[in-house]
Amino acid sequence: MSSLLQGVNLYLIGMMGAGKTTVGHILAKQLGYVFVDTDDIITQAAKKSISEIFATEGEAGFRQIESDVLGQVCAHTKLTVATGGGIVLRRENWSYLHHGLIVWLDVPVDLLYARLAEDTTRPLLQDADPQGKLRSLLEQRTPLYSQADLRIPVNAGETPEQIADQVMQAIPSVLKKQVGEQGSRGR
Ligand SMILES: Nc1ncnc2c1ncn2[C@@H]1O[C@H](COP(=O)(O)OP(=O)(O)O)[C@@H](O)[C@H]1O
Ligand SMILES: O=C(O)C1=C[C@@H](OP(=O)(O)O)[C@@H](O)[C@H](O)C1
Ligand SMILES: [Mg+2]
Repeated sequence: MSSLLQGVNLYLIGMMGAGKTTVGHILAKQLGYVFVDTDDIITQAAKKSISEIFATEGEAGFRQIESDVLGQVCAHTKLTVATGGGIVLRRENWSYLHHGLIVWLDVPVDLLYARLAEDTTRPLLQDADPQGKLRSLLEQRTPLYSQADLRIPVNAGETPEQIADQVMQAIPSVLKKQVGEQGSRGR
């Protein structure tokens, strides 16, 4: 399976709690790729948690570091990259993401909320109405997430392994589509 993507990076996008980090680890193993998480690279480089970066530099400061990290990451090959949920917000990030195959884990708000209700590590959810916040973020971001090469709808009860299997099974269809598009552009 390691030749499936021929070294092209796999980028996982989607909302907080979608399972990008969890499913990304499994996909990396299956693809024979190295796993990286942009949030982890950011916290290691800054020596601060995501919440501390938001508190000291604001969301704009965090987004700048996130773009810098993504720019560095995309220079490498054979990576499975779990991104932060807001990576889709900056136009420049798309030029980096499009170096690879982009997979959107599309998870309904009630499921995201069930997973993150007790979580204190996502500063954007430290809100009086976290469920409403998730809903409005998803609404704003859906047109952006929709630009992924592949959308994987996730339902309650599906395990990370099952979701990873769905991604692996769907990859050949999108690779075929890209080859077809190149063919039609050449005509
Ligand atoms: N398929 C799944 N079923 C149940 N819980 C999950 C699943 N995928 C992820 N989780 C849990 O949801 C939370 C958020 O997952 P995470 O991988 O950190 O998401 P993301 O990186 O997209 O924010 C974690 O507690 C994780 O264990
Ligand atoms: O959706 C967002 O804007 C964010 C998602 C988080 O990552 P996860 O998607 O891995 O939770 C993290 O980057 C930060 O808290 C902002
Ligand atoms: Mg994550």
